Amino acid sequence: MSDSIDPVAALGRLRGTIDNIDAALIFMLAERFRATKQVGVLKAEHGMPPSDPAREEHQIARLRRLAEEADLDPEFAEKWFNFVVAEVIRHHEAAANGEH
Ligand SMILES: O=C(O)C(=O)C[C@]1(C(=O)O)C=C[C@@H](O)C=C1
Repeated sequence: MSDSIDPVAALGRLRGTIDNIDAALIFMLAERFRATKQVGVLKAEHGMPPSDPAREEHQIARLRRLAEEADLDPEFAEKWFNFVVAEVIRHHEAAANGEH
């Protein structure tokens, strides 16, 4: 019966799950940036442009498909991707300017 649920305990359990997911996201983002920083150095060393719009278009289409499958708003998935890639491109530009 729902009356027998301790709402404070239920909230605590859900927050534990949220904290674990947030921690995993931070570790995954750190790994992604570790990889993209290497991409930035490679691009800078070989005179390649920081951004690759065709690659981004492909990534966005893929992420939108995955988001739909996962019942996540594809608009949100695209916004998240663009937010992360803007930071990646900032890092790439810094690497190209010898700031790494
Ligand atoms: O794949 C690349 O060329 C990258 O620089 C990585 C990345 C990304 O973060 O996924 C970032 C910028 C590019 O415009 C495309 C993709």
